Amino acid sequence: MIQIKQLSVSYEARGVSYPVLKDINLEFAAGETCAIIGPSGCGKSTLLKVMAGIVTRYDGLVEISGQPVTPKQQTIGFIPQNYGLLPWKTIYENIRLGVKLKHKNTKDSGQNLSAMLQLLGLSGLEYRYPGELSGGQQQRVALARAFLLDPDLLLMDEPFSALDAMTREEIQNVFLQVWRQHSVSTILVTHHVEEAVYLGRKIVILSAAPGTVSKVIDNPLFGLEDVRNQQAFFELCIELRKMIKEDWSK
Ligand SMILES: Nc1ncnc2c1ncn2[C@@H]1O[C@H](COP(=O)(O)OP(=O)(O)OP(=O)(O)O)[C@@H](O)[C@H]1O
Repeated sequence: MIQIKQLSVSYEARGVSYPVLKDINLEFAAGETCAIIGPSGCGKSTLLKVMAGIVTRYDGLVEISGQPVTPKQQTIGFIPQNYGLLPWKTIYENIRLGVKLKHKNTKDSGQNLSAMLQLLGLSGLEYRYPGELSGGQQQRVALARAFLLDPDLLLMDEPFSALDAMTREEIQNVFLQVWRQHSVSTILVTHHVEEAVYLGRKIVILSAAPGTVSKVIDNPLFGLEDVRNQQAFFELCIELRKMIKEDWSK
């Protein structure tokens, strides 16, 4: 269970403090996926950084399984917008990096790594460098690294935004396939309504800055077979767009 209670965050620039997130209350069950959608600058990335333990100055409470966020004690996977791959390391080294840093580098992790490479369609690319891969392949590497960690919580910041529409859909499917096998609690930030409806068991709409929770939607369509081609999917996307438009114009 991930719990956020009365979370408020302010940043300081040139001696002036300004609020970015205000009184956020959210709860996610373990093994659930949640998509967060909100206007630019409303604090979505900041929210992920608080949960990742990167932003530590805040008011309120953020807990994973009843424990305050402590990256040293919990395993938190974080995929930033640019995938966070090290250009001077091979794909193999990049994927292994997470478990290595976390000292989870057991004998098993070698086998798991091979299985993960296969699952994500990366076999044969192990000794290339990130600059020698397509955007979609780099995204797969970032997913492989995160899932290999077997994290308590996976955070993804607009993970698929740099991909063209067809590649994005394909990688979203890959994500769901791996997620089903590992059941990792996942929170992703997105600007795409369709992506939120496809990947979010829960969908959270944030207001304009300072970000507050406008709506939390339990998505009845999450995980349904071939849902992207169903009328109900289009209808929910339209409804969500309407809600977002109303919220963001307030
Ligand atoms: N380290 C920082 N110091 C000061 N201000 C910051 C810092 N990081 C972000 N901000 C500001 O905080 C606000 C929220 O930023 P954040 O990146 O969390 O928003 P976002 O909703 O993820 O935006 P986008 O959708 O455009 O990526 C913005 O006004 C941004 O300029």
